[in-house]
Amino acid sequence: MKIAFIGGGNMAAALISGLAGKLTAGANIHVVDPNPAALEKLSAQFGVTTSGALPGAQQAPDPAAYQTVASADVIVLAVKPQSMREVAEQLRPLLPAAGGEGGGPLLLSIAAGIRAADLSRWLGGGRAIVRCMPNTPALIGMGVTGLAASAGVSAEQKAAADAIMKAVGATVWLDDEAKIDAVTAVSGSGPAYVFYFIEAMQKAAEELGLSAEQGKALALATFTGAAQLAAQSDEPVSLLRERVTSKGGTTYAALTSMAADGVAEAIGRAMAAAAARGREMGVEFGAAD
Ligand SMILES: NC(=O)C1=CN([C@@H]2O[C@H](COP(=O)(O)OP(=O)(O)OC[C@H]3O[C@@H](n4cnc5c(N)ncnc54)[C@H](OP(=O)(O)O)[C@@H]3O)[C@@H](O)[C@H]2O)C=CC1
Ligand SMILES: O=C(O)[C@@H]1CCC=N1
Repeated sequence: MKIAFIGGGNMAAALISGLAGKLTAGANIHVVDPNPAALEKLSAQFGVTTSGALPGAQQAPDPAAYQTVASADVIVLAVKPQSMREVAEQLRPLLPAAGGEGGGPLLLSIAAGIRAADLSRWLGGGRAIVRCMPNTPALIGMGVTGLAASAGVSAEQKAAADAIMKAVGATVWLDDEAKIDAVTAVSGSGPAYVFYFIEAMQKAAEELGLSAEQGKALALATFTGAAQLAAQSDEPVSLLRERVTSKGGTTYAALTSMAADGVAEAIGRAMAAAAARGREMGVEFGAAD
């Protein structure tokens, strides 16, 4: 499988780390990105081929990019949402004719917000597009990706999208593209919430007299252990929480304090804000002319 990545930033690097040498040889992966240092790193680490710009970009196009991108089975669009239109319009003349279901390359967009219909229009129409929302634990093969296929994606192409994302973790298919905004709020942005919570626990551990190292070791092992316990248990998470909470004890004191501060409601509001921002970006960066 020949895969071209347009954009070689954080999320692309996380995906490539799971794919190269596993699902396909590094040499079958091509990365287009304007940053030479990022390309050198990806090439040295994973043996991918690289180029600096698509034809039509402000930089001089690399002829190698034309060939490689034009012949890719799968093109992963991994640029920021605000760059997607420009990139799609640069890509458009490189792509073979769309030609009905399963025709032309499969386009995997990992951008938050950008709607498949907008992307398809920028790419000339009739494209096989799967919207994906991965997350950065893909870097260690522990990602989770929500996927939604638009009309025109063949069963084979769906299987290819699933295989690519399964190379870096679990996959969850959605029947409706609009649900990608919810996935973004839960698992796409989710690692940042977990890191935020860990950082807060580390800080509090130090305030309680532990060293930074001790706080980090305790907080990380607690997160890993609790998440694994919940994943391996058949019981609801609420029951696992209750088992930690001895009557009148320390956990009860902590959870009562969190409830008084409205932590659960604050998490709900934060995730609603993430989903709303996804919808807003779809309009902001995808509005029709
Ligand atoms: N980070 C995450 O956890 C997740 C991100 N995503 C999505 O992934 C996408 C990328 O995010 P992320 O990796 O964090 O962002 P990055 O900024 O790290 O990566 C984007 C890369 O694309 C490059 N780029 C810009 N213009 C072009 C172009 N014309 N051709 C080729 N490459 C170009 C950028 O270069 P330069 O910096 O010079 O502009 C940059 O290196 C976004 O759409 C985001 O919504 C999805 C799930 C999770
Ligand atoms: O913050 C963002 O917009 C991207 C999408 C999900 C994670 N990072």
